[in-house]
Amino acid sequence: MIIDKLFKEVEKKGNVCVGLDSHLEYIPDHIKEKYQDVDEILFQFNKNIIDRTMDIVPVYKLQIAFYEAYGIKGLVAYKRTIEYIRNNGIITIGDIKRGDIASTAEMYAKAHFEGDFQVDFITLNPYMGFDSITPYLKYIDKGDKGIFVLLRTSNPGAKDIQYLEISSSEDTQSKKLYYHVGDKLYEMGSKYIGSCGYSSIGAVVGGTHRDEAEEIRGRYKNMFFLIPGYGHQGGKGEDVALYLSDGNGGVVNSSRGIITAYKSYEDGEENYDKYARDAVLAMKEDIESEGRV
Ligand SMILES: O=C(O)c1cc(=O)[nH]c(=O)n1[C@@H]1O[C@H](COP(=O)(O)O)[C@@H](O)[C@H]1O
Repeated sequence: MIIDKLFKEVEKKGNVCVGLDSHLEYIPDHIKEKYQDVDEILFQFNKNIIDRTMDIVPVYKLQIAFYEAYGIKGLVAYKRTIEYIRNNGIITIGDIKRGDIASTAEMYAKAHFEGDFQVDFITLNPYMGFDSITPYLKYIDKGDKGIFVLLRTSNPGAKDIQYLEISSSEDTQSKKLYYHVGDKLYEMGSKYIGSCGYSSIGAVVGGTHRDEAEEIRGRYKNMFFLIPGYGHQGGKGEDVALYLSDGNGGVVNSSRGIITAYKSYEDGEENYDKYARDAVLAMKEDIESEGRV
């Protein structure tokens, strides 16, 4: 199962998920001068970072908006980057955050689990209802695909909806909306638990809010977490480590914190890939220094 592969990669390489959110503004001038086409610029920027970090990175996440924003050529860069990562035997997350009625979701599943944009995991937004998730299950069933579903996100607006206290006919007491979502996903995920003890249905929990971290980790023992919010959004090693279990059970994403790390150095532009590697190593150390919680 794909979750077993992710678990083993984390065991070998640590928890850092590099976010290739490659905005043209983040790309050094020498690359933009060397290549004419935006697909080549984005791909070469990504490739150099991947080549420099793949021995210490278990998974890369591409937020598709950063590629869609550049039209067809942007999507060519998306496709080439995910193919390059997968051809190197490394896991990819397509951060697409989809959520729609079942017939449309079937096409999203086909678009991102097959063909040009095929990745190993995708992110989904469950707030349209659980029938928007079921069309992906047939791919998870086959074993080589997984999903990360938004549970409690990293942005300040997470509180607007996800934290609302709700009561449903199934509950005796009220609970936060994100726990209602989490409980349903946990139940759905129990069919897809790998030999590592985690399910291929994982959840996204923002590393920026730590108050509920222990409760979330304890409540969903078999759930693997994608934890964004480290670095630029303020999340620290001590926050995100609370979502891990014995050093595994989650990957921590940083995008700008890694791919724009070079901007703090005078010789950064020429050595942006080296500074990306240094940022991964520093992040790994920051998380691991919290001990195996
Ligand atoms: O699903 C996500 O990856 C995600 C969920 C969330 O709650 N917060 C969040 O920031 N993200 C994504 O994680 C990345 C964070 O980027 P940086 O803030 O630059 O590290 C972006 O690609 C976001 O779209």
